[in-house]
Formats: sequence, C-alpha cells, structure tokens
Amino acid sequence: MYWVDFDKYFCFSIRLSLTIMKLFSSTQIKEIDEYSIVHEPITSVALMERVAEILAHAILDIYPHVNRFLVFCGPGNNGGDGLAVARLLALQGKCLDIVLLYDQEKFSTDTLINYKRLKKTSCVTLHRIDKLEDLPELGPQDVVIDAMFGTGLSRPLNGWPLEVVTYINSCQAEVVSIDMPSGLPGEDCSGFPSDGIVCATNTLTLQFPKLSFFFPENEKYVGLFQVLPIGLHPQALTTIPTPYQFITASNVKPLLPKRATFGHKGTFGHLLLIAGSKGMMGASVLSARAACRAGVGLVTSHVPSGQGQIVQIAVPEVLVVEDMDTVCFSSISNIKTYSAIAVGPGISKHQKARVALRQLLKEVESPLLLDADALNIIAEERDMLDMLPPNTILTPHPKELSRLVGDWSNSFQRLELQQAFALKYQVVLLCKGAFTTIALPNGDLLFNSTGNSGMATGGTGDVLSGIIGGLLAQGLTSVDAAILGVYLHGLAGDISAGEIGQQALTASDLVNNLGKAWLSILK
Ligand SMILES: NC(=O)C1=CN([C@@H]2O[C@H](COP(=O)(O)OP(=O)(O)OC[C@H]3O[C@@H](n4cnc5c(N)ncnc54)[C@H](OP(=O)(O)O)[C@@H]3O)[C@@H](O)[C@H]2O)[C@@H](O)CC1
Ligand SMILES: [K+]
Repeated sequence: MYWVDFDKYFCFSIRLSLTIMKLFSSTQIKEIDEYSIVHEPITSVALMERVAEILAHAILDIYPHVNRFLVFCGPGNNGGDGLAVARLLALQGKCLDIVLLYDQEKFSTDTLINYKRLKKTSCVTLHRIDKLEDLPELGPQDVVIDAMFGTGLSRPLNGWPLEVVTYINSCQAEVVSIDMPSGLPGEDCSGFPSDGIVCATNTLTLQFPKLSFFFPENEKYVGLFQVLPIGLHPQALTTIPTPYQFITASNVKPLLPKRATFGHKGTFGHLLLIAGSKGMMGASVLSARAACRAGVGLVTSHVPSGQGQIVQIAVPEVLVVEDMDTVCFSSISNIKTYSAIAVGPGISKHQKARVALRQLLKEVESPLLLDADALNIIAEERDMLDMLPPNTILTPHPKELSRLVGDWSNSFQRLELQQAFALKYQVVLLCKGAFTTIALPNGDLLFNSTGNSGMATGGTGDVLSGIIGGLLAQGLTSVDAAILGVYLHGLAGDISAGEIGQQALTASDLVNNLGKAWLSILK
C-alpha cells in the first residue's frame, strides 16, 4: 500500500494546529463534518464543491491522459462528491458517463443539487440504471470512479449495488474510489463479505485515512491510498477524542533527543544489548550496529562465552561482555550500570536463557525492551508477564504477538487484543509489519507511516531493537522511543528502497541509511 504525505498538501493555517493526524470513526467523521459546516462557517454544498475540486485535481494528477471516466454514484454524499467531480472533469474536456444507482427521490440534499448542476453540463451522459445489461460500455482505457458509498455505509451491500460491485471488480479498467472503496466499513469489517467490496486501484480518502485501511486483509480493496486534506475545522480535529493516530514526520520531530554541545559519551546513555547465541550472532551484530547509529553514547553487547570476537570485529564501537555459558545468555551481572537494556534477538529459548531472563525481570531497574526469543519465553512462562516493569517495550511481529495475546480472526480484533494487553500490563506493545501498530499503556493505538515490504527480510527486527534500545538509553520515554524508533527504522527502509529497490534491501542497508533518516527528520 501507499500513502501520500499529509503535510505536502496542507495549507499553512491548518498545518499549524495539526501536529498529530488522528484517525476517526465514521460516526465521528460525520460530527467533524457538521462542526466544520457550522464553525468555518461554510454551507454543506460549498464544502462538497471544495472537496470535489480537490478530488478532481488528484484524479487528473493520477490519470492525466485518460479521456473517458465512468462514475458510479450512490444516493448519499459520496454519490454527491462523484457528481460534482464528474462536472469538474467534464469542464476540463473529459468525457463522462454517470451511472446513477438510485432514483433522485433517494438522493441527499447536496447530491440532488449536484445532480441538477450536472444536467446542465455538456460532455456528460447520465444513466439511471438498475440492471447490468443497461450499463454503458467500459473499455480497458476508461477509468471507473467509485462514488457509491463512503463513510455512511450502514450494512453489507446486497442486491443491485452488490451486482454493480461484482461487475466493477470483474472489469479490466482501473478504479479510483472516492473516500473509501464502496462496501468497505471504516472500522470493524467482520460480517462484511469480501465479494461485496470494490477493489480500487487508487483510493482518494478525505482528510484522514480510515482505520480499516491499515488492515492487511483490506489491501486488495484500498489499493494505493492518498490522504487529501479538505480543511475540516482544526478545533473539531483537536478536541474530539480517539485512541487512533497516524505517525507522520510532524509527530516525530518534537521527539528528537537534544544533543548537548558539551555532552560526551557518558552523557548520551549506555545501552546493554543482550542478543545472540551460538550460531545466531548475526542478531547481536545487527542490533549493536543499529544501536550505535541511534545516538547513544555507549553500547555493551552481552554475548555467550567465546562469541565476543565476532561482535568486536564486526562492530568495533561496541564494548563486549561475555556470559559464562558458551551457548546462550545464562546470567546477568552489573545491570544497574546501564541506562537501558534491550534483550531478546537471537538469545534462544534454552532453559538457561529462561532462568536468566526471569532473573533480569526481577532485578531490572532501567528502561527495558524485550524482543524475539525474550517474547517467546514470556509467552510460554506466563507468570513472567506480571513481572514486566511498567512501560517495558515489547516488539513482536504478528506471530510472536499471537503467542502473547492469543489468535485473532481479523485485524480489528487484533487491535483490540493488542490494546487490552498494553492496558493490562501497562506496557508499550508493538505489532511489526506494514503500518507497524504501537499500543500504549493508556490504550492509544498508533500506526506508523514509514516503511515498505522490502523490509520483510531477516534481521530488520534486530535493527529495530537496537534503534529503540539506543533511544531508550538516551533518556527518551518508552512511548517516545517506540514512536521515534519505529518511524526512523521505516524511513531508513524507504531511503534504502529508493536507492537499491525493495528486492535487494537487507537489514544492513537499514543501518547504513539511519544517518540519512535522522537528517531527513532534522530538515
Ligand atoms: N468527511 C467529510 O467531512 C465530508 C464527506 N463528504 C462525503 O460524504 C460521504 C458520506 O456521505 P453520507 O453520510 O451521505 O454517506 P454515503 O456513504 O454517501 O452513503 C449513505 C447512503 O447510502 C445508504 N446506504 C448505506 N449503506 C447501504 C447499503 N449497504 N446498501 C444500500 N444503501 C446503503 C444510506 O441509506 P440508509 O443507510 O439510510 O438506508 C444513505 O442513503 C463521505 O464518504 C464523503 O464522500 C463530502 O461530500 C463532504 C465532506
Ligand atoms: K466510494
């Protein structure tokens, strides 16, 4: 999936008041819409016109050479947007066929106004159709504009709209959905059958992404999505509460740790990294290399006896302490000297590692991050969950997460499980992947905006542990370290993909591009 940076489109006055991009439910969006109309003030039909201008501009940007558009319009304001966009595209000399799924008696007020405006426009053919045989021809060069249903969808589609969706999905033409693919709910998608949702090539969504866009199972419907700011009232956006946020550049900039001019390696924190076991020393090397590029003063790698040379040669910047055991992490020593501890990558689930982890949880006083095998161990020895210090950061991928929180049948349910776990144990719980989700101890859920599928390769998780550990060691709170760490990690991935492509991307590329990621945020 894909999204276009929000800040790029924002007019100055609105950007000032919106450092955080909140994600709202369909009901809240209606509330924000109504608030904006009253307090801007603006009439609802003028707001629709503003929206249509923004949409038409975006459509022409994506499809500058397409001559014919087929617009499918529903009865509500999503259909109204479609009618207004059709008029504006026709005024640009495009050829428009509009399919009305319903009689005008069913139209919302603003949809009816736009219907009447459209009737006076040339180069436009209106079709009121209720069977597939009557649909105008659709060639592979034409583009479908899906304006049937948006945030007002109240139930799964059936009957005539369902037939239309099936038809659109069976065609070769590209589809651009307005606000949302028709048939897709904004949040919980359970009970909405997969054949009743438009599969869009592009979704042009208004003001903020909808929660359901972040669910992997919906990628086939949403396609590439762009967020188009439409100037909804900043007051409504800041005051209406929601647990969901999208992390963008403007969120992370204020989190950057200050670097004191007179600082030295002792003042930028000391991270203890417990990673690697015999045969798994790559995890130790990668996380150590990443930590060194996260701004931390000192990194100590705890490795099995006899394995220290590997780390010392690969990462000369790192201090090494060797365990007594030759295979895995088996004991802790002097943990109070460190400003943060990250434990888990490649440590194995060996009995000795379990004992040592338990001991660590008993004694630890510094901020803590658990990853990989450390998570697998606590998922199996569940009494250790109650030993987790508040604000510990847990960084599982989906499989590791399911071992901790249980299985889910859809991504909305996964979010609920993740949120409940973070609240119960007062921890920061990630779910790594596209749009990595961060559940906070207060129940908030944040979605990351950086990263790409080139990062789905071995070792990138170890790199993330090193980055977040390094930030924790510098004194960032767990919440801030998790947000900034995930964002930087994804940004380094995007920079790497820009340089060498997604296919060739390795975990080491992320480390090598961390410097550019820092600079890009600092700009
Ligand atoms: N965000 C903003 O500020 C702005 C948003 N704008 C736009 O407004 C859109 C939201 O408009 P909206 O509220 O009118 O809802 P919309 O999606 O058009 O559908 C409602 C209609 O569909 C019907 N219906 C529902 N489910 C159905 C089903 N399964 N099968 C059949 N029918 C079904 C429902 O009927 P009912 O549920 O009452 O039976 C009602 O008639 C939004 O997505 C964006 O495009 C901009 O114009 C301005 C600024
Ligand atoms: K739509």
